[in-house]
Amino acid sequence: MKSKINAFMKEIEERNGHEPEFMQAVQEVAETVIPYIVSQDIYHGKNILMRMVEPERAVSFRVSWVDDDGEICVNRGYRIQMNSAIGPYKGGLRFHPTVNMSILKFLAFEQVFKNSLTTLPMGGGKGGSDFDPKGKSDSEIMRFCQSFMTELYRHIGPNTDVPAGDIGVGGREIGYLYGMYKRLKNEFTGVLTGKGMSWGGSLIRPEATGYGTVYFADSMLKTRNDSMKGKTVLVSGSGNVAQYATEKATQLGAKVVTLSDSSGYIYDADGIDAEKLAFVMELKNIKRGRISEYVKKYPTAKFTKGKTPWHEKCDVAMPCATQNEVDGDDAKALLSNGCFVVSEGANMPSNLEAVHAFLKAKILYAPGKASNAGGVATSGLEMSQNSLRMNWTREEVDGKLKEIMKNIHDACIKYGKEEDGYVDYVRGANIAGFVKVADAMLAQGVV
Ligand SMILES: NC(=O)C1=CN([C@@H]2O[C@H](COP(=O)(O)OP(=O)(O)OC[C@H]3O[C@@H](n4cnc5c(N)ncnc54)[C@H](OP(=O)(O)O)[C@@H]3O)[C@@H](O)[C@H]2O)C=CC1
Ligand SMILES: O=C(O)CCC(=O)C(=O)O
Repeated sequence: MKSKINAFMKEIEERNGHEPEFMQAVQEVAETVIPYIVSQDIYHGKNILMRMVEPERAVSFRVSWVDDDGEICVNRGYRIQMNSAIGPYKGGLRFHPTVNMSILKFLAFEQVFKNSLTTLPMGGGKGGSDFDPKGKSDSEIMRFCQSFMTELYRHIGPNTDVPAGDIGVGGREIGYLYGMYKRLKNEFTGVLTGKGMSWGGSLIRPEATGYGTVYFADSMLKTRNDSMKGKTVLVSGSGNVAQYATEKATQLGAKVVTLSDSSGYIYDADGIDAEKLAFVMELKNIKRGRISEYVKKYPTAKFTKGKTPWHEKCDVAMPCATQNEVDGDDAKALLSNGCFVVSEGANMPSNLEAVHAFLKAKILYAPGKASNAGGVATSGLEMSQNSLRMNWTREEVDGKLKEIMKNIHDACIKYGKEEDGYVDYVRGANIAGFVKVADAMLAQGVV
């Protein structure tokens, strides 16, 4: 089996060897899906995984815009339309200086499996720009978004490709993008998700990724007759996903002791309760400040510069910042400090060494494509509400989100349970996500 996986990866490397994050995401899938393909006659001779690894379309475009000093700036925009076998392309836009083809292709590839797991009819895509929103004025953000959309609009549509937010793209950016799309197309449609409530958004979408990650952790704990109650939790990041993961974990009786950003992490031994989280939300979402400011407001907490939180003691870790933020040493530290649940809010936050360490230790480990799928699932619910021209209540959307997360958990168990009862959620998520897309591709012929 190893030789089959190596041969496949060698071929992938010839075309994509210069894209390390993409290679990593494919390797993780290949390790679990190739043995499954070998065991299932219907996939033989169809080169199905090779077809899934190649984007259906990838566009890259110039984004010129004028800053507040009148200087003309140039960024690069992208949209990767990875797979549309089960629905229109769907996935976020990331604005961050590190954005490149490798990062967006890994995100788009993971999105295909994730969207399939949600049970909703959504294909996979991802896009963004190397634009850095940090330190930019509102007007600069608006002008950038408008310029970005003057090219993106020709590649998207409510039945073609429906982008949303990701790192650096929240409600404000979706508003500016939507306004320009509407102007260019003269259409009020559900072409983006994460919209504001008065113009087609869905209740619970802002909360959904973080909430879903906690619901998934709770489902994993239930398999061991346990729950989030009383657990000490490390959360990384302090953006959208981290904030709502903290909120839900706290509501379920856990104590979240860390948050971070790219400059370091804060540790609060008393826990980040609702009042402290409200301070963080104001700091991050309105003042757009740094997490280090937390310790000025709450001096019993400590700030550690330039480090991630993974060497602190915990029961549960929820990486909610970015890719490869947990490496092999971090995994070792987590395990030796007693961590036995990892539920990923970010996409591919654990590198392959860390993933292998978690699986070897047989802890409850959920890969992001399963545990953070609540965000895109609720985007799918936003699309349904837009098509129906109605809004569901908070309780209705949250109820559907819980149900979807439970279904994803069940699917992981179906394909990931081992003989000794241990659930390999990586294998479960990859195979469950693969089957639906692969079967649709087989039915649709070689296209
Ligand atoms: N928003 C959503 O619905 C979904 C998001 N995700 C994933 O969740 C993760 C977080 O996204 P989201 O919360 O939306 O993004 P935000 O932009 O709201 O927040 C990102 C957070 O991560 C930190 N961060 C970003 N890059 C780095 C880095 N290189 N090193 C350390 N910290 C970093 C940011 O710190 P700083 O401000 O200093 O950069 C910030 O605290 C991403 O992996 C995203 O792909 C997954 C599913 C859905
Ligand atoms: O809601 C969406 O469409 C985007 C979510 C996303 O980008 C993700 O799941 O990583």
